[in-house]
Amino acid sequence: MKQKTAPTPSPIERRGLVLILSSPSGAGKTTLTRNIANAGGWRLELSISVTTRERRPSEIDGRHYHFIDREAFEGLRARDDLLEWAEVHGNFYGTPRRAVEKTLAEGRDMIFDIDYQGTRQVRERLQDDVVTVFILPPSFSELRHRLERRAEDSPATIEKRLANARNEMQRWVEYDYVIVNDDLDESFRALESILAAERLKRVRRTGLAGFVDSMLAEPASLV
Ligand SMILES: Nc1nc2c(ncn2[C@@H]2O[C@H](COP(=O)(O)OP(=O)(O)O)[C@@H](O)[C@H]2O)c(=O)[nH]1
Ligand SMILES: Nc1ncnc2c1ncn2[C@@H]1O[C@H](COP(=O)(O)OP(=O)(O)O)[C@@H](O)[C@H]1O
Repeated sequence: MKQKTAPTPSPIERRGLVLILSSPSGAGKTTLTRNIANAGGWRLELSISVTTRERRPSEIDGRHYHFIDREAFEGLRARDDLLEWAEVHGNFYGTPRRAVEKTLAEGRDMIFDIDYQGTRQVRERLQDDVVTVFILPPSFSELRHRLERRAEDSPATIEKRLANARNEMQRWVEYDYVIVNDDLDESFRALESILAAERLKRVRRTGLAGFVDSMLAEPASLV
């Protein structure tokens, strides 16, 4: 009878990870998050948050955020349907739990664009499966220029975001990596390097032990 050979364990097999990007408003985290999620080769699933903030002219409900009212938000919170949530600039934001659990269970990686308060909650829950990146602007005046050029918020909203930026900016010390987003292409390459290296980390490589064992089990005569 022909012997069935066990499939060789794959060295590629590993646990899924969550890549989190945070920054003060206008530093470029949304741009970087969307660019790497849309660059198909990286196979990163973008988490779509719920928020009570008003939709900006360029935003699409269900693509950029799920725009909901305060009552619906409270309902999600009460049912424990949010992996994390926070109040930022006077609005509420949260990450729907189920989509994250499903994606990670399927062994796929995710990317979150969330603030430092949410980052703390996710880190507490997912521990080693979280990689955090803080995006800084090259200067405070450039931050203002970017918010003005984006032209999506009222002058009062921009001032509020700039005032909050002073507090948010100081959270860089809580993150694994920091990118100063001056040249966008360079920042994108830095983000790619982080993801590539994190995917190779030994602690995530669930397939390696079996792979090495099967290699060592090869008959010496074949070596
Ligand atoms: N904790 C948490 N923060 C979020 C979530 N979604 C967005 N944020 C953060 O809320 C802040 C405001 O986001 P947004 O209104 O899109 O404005 P922007 O930062 O100017 O692009 C940013 O710091 C986002 O990272 C979320 O689901 N949870
Ligand atoms: N490196 C960069 N150089 C110049 N403009 C940038 C750069 N990165 C992002 N931007 C622009 O700055 C504005 C704010 O970026 P955005 O990604 O919306 O920031 P955030 O999500 O952090 O608020 C957008 O108009 C975006 O196109």
